[in-house]
Amino acid sequence: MELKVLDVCVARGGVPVLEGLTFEVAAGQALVLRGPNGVGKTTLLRTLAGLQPPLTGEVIYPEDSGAYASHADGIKAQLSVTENLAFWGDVHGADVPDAVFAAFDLEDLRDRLAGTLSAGQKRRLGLARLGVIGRKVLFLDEPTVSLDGFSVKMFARWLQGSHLAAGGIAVIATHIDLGIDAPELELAPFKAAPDARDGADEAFL
Ligand SMILES: Nc1ncnc2c1ncn2[C@@H]1O[C@H](COP(=O)(O)OP(=O)(O)OP(=O)(O)O)[C@@H](O)[C@H]1O
Repeated sequence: MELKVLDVCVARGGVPVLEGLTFEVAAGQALVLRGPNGVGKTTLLRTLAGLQPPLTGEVIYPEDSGAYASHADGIKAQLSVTENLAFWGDVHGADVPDAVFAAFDLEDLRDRLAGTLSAGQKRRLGLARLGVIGRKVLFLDEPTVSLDGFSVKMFARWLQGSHLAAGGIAVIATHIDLGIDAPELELAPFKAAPDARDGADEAFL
């Protein structure tokens, strides 16, 4: 299994944001996306995950193997931690591996209503979903927002030791160093040339 990105151009609101992107990520490997705010990391991740079409180019990986995780945790406040994980397990036809609670430091929070968790605890629950749904190709948008140093290390350990070690793939937009062994792709050189309309607007600002 691999992820192949062939001469992809991504757009936001119909305006090209990044263009000319070509890269591959092999099974067991991660790629870290770098670039300043607004360069297009989120747009690229959403496109790779199939949530929006590329303007041009091709994104290739096995069907139904991708998952996108945004900064929004997508957790259900009225359900407990265990119920949240069971819910995602049901959606994906998977059992909740007991190891997930330890991997994301949720052991003591199993019965807590998710709505009562702290920001970092919610984030850990949101990330634990990735350990339940069994998707092989993960697109992670700033996965460590709100996490303390200990939790960042824990997540990096899960990513490297469980997900990648089992042949998974991860493309990660992050401003911090996760401490995992992964090449980085700087996106600034792939910024799309402004189209004529943008140029005209700028002239009048
Ligand atoms: N609805 C929209 N219509 C047009 N342009 C948009 C729209 N939403 C966002 N943009 C612009 O698209 C560009 C890419 O945004 P994106 O969220 O992908 O950047 P990012 O690299 O993830 O940024 P950050 O690091 O701040 O999260 C930005 O310049 C943004 O202002």
